[in-house]
Amino acid sequence: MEKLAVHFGGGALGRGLVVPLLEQSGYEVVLVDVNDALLERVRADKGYDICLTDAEGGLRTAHIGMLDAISSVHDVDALRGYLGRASIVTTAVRRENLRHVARSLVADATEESVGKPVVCAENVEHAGELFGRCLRECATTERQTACAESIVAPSTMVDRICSATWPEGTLVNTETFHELLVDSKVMPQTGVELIGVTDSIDAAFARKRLLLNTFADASSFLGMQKGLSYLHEAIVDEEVQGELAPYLAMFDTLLERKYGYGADELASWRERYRTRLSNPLILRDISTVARDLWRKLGVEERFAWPLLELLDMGVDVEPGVAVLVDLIGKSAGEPAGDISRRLEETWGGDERGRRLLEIAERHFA
Ligand SMILES: NC(=O)c1ccc[n+]([C@@H]2O[C@H](COP(=O)([O-])OP(=O)(O)OC[C@H]3O[C@@H](n4cnc5c(N)ncnc54)[C@H](O)[C@@H]3O)[C@@H](O)[C@H]2O)c1
Ligand SMILES: O=P(O)(O)OC[C@@H](O)[C@@H](O)[C@H](O)[C@H](O)CO
Repeated sequence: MEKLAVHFGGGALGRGLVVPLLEQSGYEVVLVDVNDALLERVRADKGYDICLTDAEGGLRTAHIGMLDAISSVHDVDALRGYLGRASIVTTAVRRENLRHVARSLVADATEESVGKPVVCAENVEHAGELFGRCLRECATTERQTACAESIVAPSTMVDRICSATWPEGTLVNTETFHELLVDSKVMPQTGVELIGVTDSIDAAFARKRLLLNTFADASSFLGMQKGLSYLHEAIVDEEVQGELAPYLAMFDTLLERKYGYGADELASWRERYRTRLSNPLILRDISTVARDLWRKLGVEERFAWPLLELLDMGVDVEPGVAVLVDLIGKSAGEPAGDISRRLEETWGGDERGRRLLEIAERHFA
């Protein structure tokens, strides 16, 4: 099999992490996106630049080469050809677009496209299972169903702070730190030197989700209300961090008891995340982090899920709920009655969610 990778999603993380990892692992990469202007620029420049803002000795810019850059909408024949030759497919498109990628893989399934591994580099819990469902839902013929079932999609954990400068240019500002791991139980090896495997994907995901995503997102939602412009400003804002402290402090209990982390290990991760997220050279627009509040309030998502788990452990979650209710009130931009109704829809269908709702209602004054 050729060392060819087809990557869907040329946004911040796709260009800032996934494509560079593939390229540095010796793969030729075909970028697939739906943004025609971006694709044209990348094709014309035969790639794009990334800037490592925290490299030793100062900023370090590198050119990331690209075999081709095509549209999943207009270049369907070319895409089919590349998919047939590829030994791995990767995505960084955001959760809501995974079903479109699944359709691209299954719609014109050929014999060559059967059995491809797909690594979804997304901030999505159990991304492999979600992608599997997307594949099955869009398969309507026997051939498509066989293709959907043959695709191996492990769950993943991905982390790097990336900020795209588009539409000004194709440069992505990022950092040296990165993690991209897949579940070894589903995919024992990725065949890509710089994409690793782990036998404890749930623990790795929970650590990154709570100590990085929940921290970054909660800070950004509150920071945006204060008129801050960038993620790093919200991380170093004492008022924002003071408000969030009782909520964020609760996560260690969950990470220690359910996932086996040690207190020192967690303290060291917390410090590492805080330092990275405070990097003032990555101008990550705060609105690209403080997005999709209601999705993130879902029972399996970063804001409510840890509280539900702690409830199960018999922990008093009231201090955390109070902070979360305040964050929702400030960020939702809706009257209290509407917020209450939406929370009922979001949490009320789940037994643990209803317990959380009861506590939350005490704080909606
Ligand atoms: N930006 C970060 O620092 C960061 C860090 C960790 C994880 N993530 C995760 O990475 C994923 C991507 O986030 P992002 O910040 O790069 O978003 P983004 O909006 O910058 O990029 C998404 C890209 O996907 C493209 N796209 C949408 N539908 C498509 C389709 N059907 N086919 C091909 N391309 C399609 C869009 O045009 C866009 O270029 C998300 O799941 C996010 O949670 C991002
Ligand atoms: O992509 P989302 O909208 O699910 O999440 C946005 C942020 O959670 C996410 O981008 C992190 O905060 C970011 O990865 C911090 O580096």
